[in-house]
Amino acid sequence: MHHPPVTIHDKQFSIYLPERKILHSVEIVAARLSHDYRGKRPLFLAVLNGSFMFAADLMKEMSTPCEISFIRLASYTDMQSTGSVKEIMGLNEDIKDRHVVVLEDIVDTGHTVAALLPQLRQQGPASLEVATLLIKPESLQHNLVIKYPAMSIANDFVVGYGLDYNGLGRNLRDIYKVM
Ligand SMILES: O=P(O)(O)OC[C@H]1O[C@H](OP(=O)(O)OP(=O)(O)O)[C@H](O)[C@@H]1O
Ligand code: HPA
Repeated sequence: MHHPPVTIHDKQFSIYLPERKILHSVEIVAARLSHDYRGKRPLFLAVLNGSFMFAADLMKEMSTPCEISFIRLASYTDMQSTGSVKEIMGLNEDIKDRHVVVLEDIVDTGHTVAALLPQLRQQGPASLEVATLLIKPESLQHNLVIKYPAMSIANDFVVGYGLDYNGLGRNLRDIYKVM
């Protein structure tokens, strides 16, 4: 399959991870999750927007009963503190005593997951882990344990398969990196 470069806004992107390779890595992580959560009825919490495609393909590969719900993080600047605060929106499920697996498209600096996990942990889940399609180990700024990474990548900006560049590129079946 030929994958010519794509232009999004002002930038050019070249093929990085073809769909076949993405789906293979999703199958492997789904097999691990199916094994580890057998009989535990895990609750996947997919972080919108970027994770929708990964979440859909992962769910199709799960071979043990599981549930999914979607959450968003709202960022706002706290007047009292210096940094921005990320608050969970849309969590309607009671996660107390549930086996929760957060689904992310990418863990880059780790700010998002680092903000999310303590808020979820406060609600008393039986267990709490993270599955992500992509992780950039060189970019990570937090001491996080990401138990289920599908693929590790270098510190390049990527788009496609749910990931966007200023709103565009999420529809691409393959993942591209900036040239
Ligand atoms: O590890 P980090 O440096 O925090 O980056 C990762 C986060 O950034 C992106 O979300 P974004 O806030 O762009 O929202 P989106 O999913 O709607 O694109 C991505 O989907 C992750 O949630
Ligand atoms: O490399 C990336 N691409 C798209 N969105 C992102 N959010 C964090 N890192 C990235």
